[in-house]
Amino acid sequence: MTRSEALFAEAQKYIPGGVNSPVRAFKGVGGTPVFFKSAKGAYLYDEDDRRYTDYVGSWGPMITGHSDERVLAALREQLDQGTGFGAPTEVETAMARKVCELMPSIDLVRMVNSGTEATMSAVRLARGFTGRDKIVKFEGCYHGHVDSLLVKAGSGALTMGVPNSPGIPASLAEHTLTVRYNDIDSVREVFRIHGDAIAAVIVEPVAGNMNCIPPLPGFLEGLREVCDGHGSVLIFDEVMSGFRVALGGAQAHYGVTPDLTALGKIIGGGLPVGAFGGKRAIMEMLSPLGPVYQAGTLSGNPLAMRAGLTVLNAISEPGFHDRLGHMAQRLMAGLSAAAGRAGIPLQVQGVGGMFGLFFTDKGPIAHFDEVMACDTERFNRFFHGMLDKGFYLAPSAFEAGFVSAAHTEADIDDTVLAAESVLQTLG
Ligand SMILES: Cc1ncc(COP(=O)(O)O)c(C=O)c1O
Ligand SMILES: NCC(=O)CCC(=O)O
Repeated sequence: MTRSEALFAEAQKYIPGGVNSPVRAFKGVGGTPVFFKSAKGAYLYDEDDRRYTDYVGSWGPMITGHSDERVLAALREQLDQGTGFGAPTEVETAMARKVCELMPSIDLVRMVNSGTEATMSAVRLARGFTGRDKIVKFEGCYHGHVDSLLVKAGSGALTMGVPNSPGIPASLAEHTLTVRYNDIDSVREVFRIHGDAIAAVIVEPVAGNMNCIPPLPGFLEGLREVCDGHGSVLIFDEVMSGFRVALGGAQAHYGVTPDLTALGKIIGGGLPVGAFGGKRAIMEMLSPLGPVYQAGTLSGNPLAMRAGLTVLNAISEPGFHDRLGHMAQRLMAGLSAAAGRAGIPLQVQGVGGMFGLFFTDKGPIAHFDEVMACDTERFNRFFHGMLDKGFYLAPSAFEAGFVSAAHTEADIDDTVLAAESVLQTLG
């Protein structure tokens, strides 16, 4: 028995499924989750002292690599000053200013503790601002475990086979209208019927919770136009894409401006943080300025702000995202060529530091139904083959992968080499 197996057995005695978040449980791919004890740069080290090259990055935050010395130094400094006061601190303003600078669509920003809180609060605010109840989301997009948004959801909800979770009143779910990603006609149709009742459209501008699907040309622009035409709030959920596909997020990369943006992951530098922000007129509806209530005991926690701000400063260095994109491109091109040599149909696609692997002979994947038609059984065998060789991918065919600034060309080339030998066994 490995230490991970022993630890997992013990964990299951006290924690539902042995994990504090379902995507960690290896339910989709089978087998025992790996328990980690440390990480540095591009590498994870498990409880059995095995090293893995990591393409999960704690599900996105670790864009500068694990245990970044700059982040650790900032945390140590803050530790000596106190771990939180439940009162304003200067670093919160520094963080807010930085976010507003990086994303010009954000006039005002409020910090929260997770991506879930960010999208939940953004939806509430949009409803309060418009006085409308209905929201539009896309099948296969995941916005955290918010009641209104766990309808046809992606990520773990999809992996576990529960995209519509029990526990959500039908009277609430009926206000969530679900349409097809990258299909602007389906959006226009739902607006034709319900337009005057729709508070907001929430979208992952690059979908990363049904594998990785970039927006088709015109899709995000179309959402902007439809929302403008009906007085609805356009919410970009950039919890994953923010600061990753470009410094200014997908909104900068594609040049489409949302009304509200939800942020998470990278903004916390590995600590639990989320944020939402946007147009002044909407954000001024928020308590204590306005009537829409939202709060948090630990929101803006100084440890989390220090870590997050350190990472935002690090990724603001010139050339950071060019290098990140170059590494992701090298990986994607390498995997694609390796699959070709091994005779395994594989579609590899991505944006910036974010990528997806689809076991299919179809061309670029743009829609949820095309994702569902891919060979997940082959993905699972690929996943385990890579894990055995010391490469850690997300344990589900429905998750995007991430590279970090700590990955070197040698790391990427080793990954491609390993992948080729695994792919050769998948015929
Ligand atoms: C696009 C997106 N939105 C929201 C969330 C929820 O964030 P959290 O897990 O921090 O609640 C996630 C990931 O979990 C995500 O990928
Ligand atoms: N892409 C999916 C996530 O990032 C979710 C992580 C989690 O729920 O633990």
